[in-house]
Amino acid sequence: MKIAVVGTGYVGLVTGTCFAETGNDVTCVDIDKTKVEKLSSGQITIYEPGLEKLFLRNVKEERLRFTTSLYEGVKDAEIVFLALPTPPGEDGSADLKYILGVAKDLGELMTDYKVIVDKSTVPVGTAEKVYAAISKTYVGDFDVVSNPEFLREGVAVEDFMKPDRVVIGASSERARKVMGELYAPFVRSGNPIIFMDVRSAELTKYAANSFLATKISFMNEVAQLCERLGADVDMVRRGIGSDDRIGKRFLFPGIGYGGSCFPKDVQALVKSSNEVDYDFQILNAVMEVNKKQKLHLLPKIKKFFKNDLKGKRFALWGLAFKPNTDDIREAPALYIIDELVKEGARVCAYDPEAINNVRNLLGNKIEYAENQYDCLEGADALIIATEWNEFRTPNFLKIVTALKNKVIFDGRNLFETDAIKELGFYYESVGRAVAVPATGVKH
Ligand SMILES: NC(=O)c1ccc[n+]([C@@H]2O[C@H](COP(=O)([O-])OP(=O)(O)OC[C@H]3O[C@@H](n4cnc5c(N)ncnc54)[C@H](O)[C@@H]3O)[C@@H](O)[C@H]2O)c1
Ligand SMILES: O=c1ccn([C@@H]2O[C@H](COP(=O)(O)OP(=O)(O)O[C@H]3O[C@H](CO)[C@@H](O)[C@H](O)[C@H]3O)[C@@H](O)[C@H]2O)c(=O)[nH]1
Repeated sequence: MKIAVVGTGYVGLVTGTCFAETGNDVTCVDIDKTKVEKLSSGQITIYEPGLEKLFLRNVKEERLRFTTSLYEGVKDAEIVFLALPTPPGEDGSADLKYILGVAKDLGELMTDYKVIVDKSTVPVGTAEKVYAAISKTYVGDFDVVSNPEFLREGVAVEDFMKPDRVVIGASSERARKVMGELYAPFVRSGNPIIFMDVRSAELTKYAANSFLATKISFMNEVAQLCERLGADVDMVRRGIGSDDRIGKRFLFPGIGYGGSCFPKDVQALVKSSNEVDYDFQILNAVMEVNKKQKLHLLPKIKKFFKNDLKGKRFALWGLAFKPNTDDIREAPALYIIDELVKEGARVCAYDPEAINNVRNLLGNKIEYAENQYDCLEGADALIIATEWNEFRTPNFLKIVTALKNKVIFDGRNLFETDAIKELGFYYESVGRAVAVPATGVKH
């Protein structure tokens, strides 16, 4: 099939590449000239495990190309995916200006039947608005379909190639048939393509993200309770997660959910609810809990240093909002940095992939290290904000040698508390007992 993907960011590039991988002819469109030039010259623009290999193969096979011209991209396409940003507007609702702007342009360009697919996360009723925007200038036959994307960054290729399910909201048999054929290679193991009406598909995406965010905030509140009651959240997590009805996944407490999706999507669903006079009470609490949780380590750090962080030096491991990505949108690490710097502390950070993005955002507000051990040099404590695998079994001897104090504040519960205490560290994590070494701690 001939496919256009409009918007070549995290979702668009993965979508375009994976459809090319299954033999389709894909043109990705983006307004960012530099991005298109880079991609056209065979350079990948995001870090996503497994993507580069597929990207290079399909560019070489000429099944995947890039352009800044919407006309060039869509002129021969049977299916046009919109993978455009839907950032929060001033009031928290999803801003549809990118989607509706491109829809209007499509109306002016289209000359034959196409299936227009909302891949972006969009509020209920958006497909109808896209249909209306195109219809203003194009009078021929076309369909608008909702096909929300459920991929997670860091495992995006795997999620896209082997989805748990594909949701397709379509009102015409013709569009359902086209979409069913397109996705057939991705569901060969038997996972379902779930066809439904357009509005239900649009809501499914927000409901899925909001439910997952609720699970995380719930566990973060259980962690708060554990700290106060002397229980261990890892034990409680395993105790409840082994019940199939609850499930093991998305129960990890930490320093709050971040990223480009959960924060904005929970907020947008609350806003959509308000617009139809419904107060989605649980989600208001989910957002409130998450706001506090992002700074969960701060009072612990301040208390340890007797409320005086001026001139203190902190090593920070992890800047990306989660491991295996370079994405720093709504990353908890950024909130922690902001607070530490406000208090007069200095921060030296290391992340395997996200340093360039943070440097572009923060410049020399903080220092950056070449590797995880360099940033420990002379630091008063180590803070862990992202659970990259390489942080899980570090060389503790190097940590001890470089750090000024053997003190770790861990927002991702990477280490066993007893083991780390044995190594002589003072160690605070989330929802577990504070580990104080028998020898006490100097600072
Ligand atoms: N990132 C994820 O993990 C993820 C997963 C599922 C769904 N989503 C949803 O998918 C959508 C896209 O998210 P993303 O993370 O890929 O965003 P992104 O910001 O990484 O990419 C969007 C791209 O669209 C381009 N763009 C903007 N205006 C354009 C225009 N008029 N014409 C062509 N290109 C244009 C931008 O230059 C950018 O490259 C959002 O609605 C998001 O909520 C994201
Ligand atoms: O047990 C957990 C699981 C996740 N997180 C945090 O939750 C956030 C989101 O993680 P994850 O869902 O793995 O990453 P995303 O790439 O943001 O993916 C989510 O958002 C995407 C965009 O809508 C959806 O497509 C995915 O299905 C949905 O999982 C991150 O900050 C994680 O650290 C936790 O704190 N505890």
